[in-house]
Amino acid sequence: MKPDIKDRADIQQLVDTFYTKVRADDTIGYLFNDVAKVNWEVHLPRMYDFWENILFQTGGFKGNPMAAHVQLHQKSPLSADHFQHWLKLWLTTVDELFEGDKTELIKQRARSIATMMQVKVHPSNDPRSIM
Ligand code: HEM
Repeated sequence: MKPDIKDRADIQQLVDTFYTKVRADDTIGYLFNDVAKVNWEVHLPRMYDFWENILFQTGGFKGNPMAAHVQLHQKSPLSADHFQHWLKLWLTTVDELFEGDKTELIKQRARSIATMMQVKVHPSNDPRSIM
């Protein structure tokens, strides 16, 4: 039996594992590496804050994810396939490492945020639920 996500250290492990895959990914890697040219020393701690706040209400995250992805989409279009692929990578990474109530919650939140983000980026194409 795998552990549930219990603290920031677990979130760090999850986020680091996820973005290691993202950076090497044929479908979405270029959006991070070549389009946004992400500074990982800044982005990874921001993502720890984001997910820690979602699971444990720590209040650490200051950002505007919807605006960030609309901006990215203006530089290079984000398709439904990109979102689906992001989500598939996230869900499989979570399942590889953890199981339990917080684990289910982090997957559910990712599904709903990815769906909302896709609607925000493509307002005419409301997918309701992408996975
Ligand atoms: C097609 C799918 C996606 C792509 C290609 C993508 C890519 C990116 C990129 C390039 C950034 C900017 C990094 C930087 O500041 O240098 C970013 C930021 C971020 N992403 Fe995504 N992302 C995707 C989906 C998602 C989803 C589904 C979530 C949440 C469930 C998410 C959460 C975030 C957050 C919280 C930030 C930080 C925003 C801020 O600092 O205000 N992303 N993303």
